[in-house]
Amino acid sequence: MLQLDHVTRHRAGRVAVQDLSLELAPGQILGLLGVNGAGKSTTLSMIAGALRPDRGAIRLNGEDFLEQPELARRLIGWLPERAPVWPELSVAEHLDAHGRLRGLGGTALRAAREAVLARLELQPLARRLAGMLSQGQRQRLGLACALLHHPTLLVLDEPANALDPVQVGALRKLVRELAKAGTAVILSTHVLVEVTAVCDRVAILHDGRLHHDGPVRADDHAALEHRFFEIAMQGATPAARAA
Ligand SMILES: Nc1ncnc2c1ncn2[C@@H]1O[C@H](COP(=O)(O)OP(=O)(O)OP(=O)(O)O)[C@@H](O)[C@H]1O
Repeated sequence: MLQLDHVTRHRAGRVAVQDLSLELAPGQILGLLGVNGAGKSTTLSMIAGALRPDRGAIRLNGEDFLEQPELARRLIGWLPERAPVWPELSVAEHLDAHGRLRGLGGTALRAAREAVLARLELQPLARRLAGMLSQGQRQRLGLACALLHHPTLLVLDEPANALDPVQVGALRKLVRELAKAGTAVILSTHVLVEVTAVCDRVAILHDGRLHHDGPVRADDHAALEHRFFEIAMQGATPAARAA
């Protein structure tokens, strides 16, 4: 359903993502793993339609959505690395604003809002101003905004950021349930355990290039850790390798 075809993007005069090709099927959970600056957020921003590739194509259900931004808004739910919030709007007002941007209104919007508030245990905070939320509560609001319109593709940039261990467990369960219902999920992280806990496939990025793309099994942690460090240490100084 999602296809990246030889995608390249420069940022501040340097290559951030280079010649990246990937495919994602409905119901798949792909972990995008990489060290700081590997190109994960740039990749996810392009998939979410917020950044244009310099070269290459991104297709969703066969359509090049760069020419059809409304398709991305309807089909994709995106939790950016730093989900923007309007401090003076309440949690419920945020959800209403996001819903309207995606064409929801009236009873359909109210039903979607109440469902997502319940699913993310945000009901007690519905009237609280976003400026008064903790970091973890903000992250859950960002997730709620991404889920509100039942996207076919969920793009999560470091979704476990700022969440407590209970909420991390709830997030993993939620992602698995969504995938079981057919939603494709792509999530970025630099934490290996996030990948082995929830993903069924992992792509490792380093210096903007794809170095590994393969399945994840529950007993894979040690092998995957070895592969990750092998890739992450490419180009590192001998002192850094020995550390
Ligand atoms: N807003 C920006 N302006 C200029 N360069 C940027 C910007 N954001 C990222 N970059 C550069 O693009 C490259 C890839 O960064 P990106 O944020 O995609 O990596 P990442 O893997 O998500 O890193 P992290 O784990 O630290 O979030 C880096 O060299 C980074 O310095």
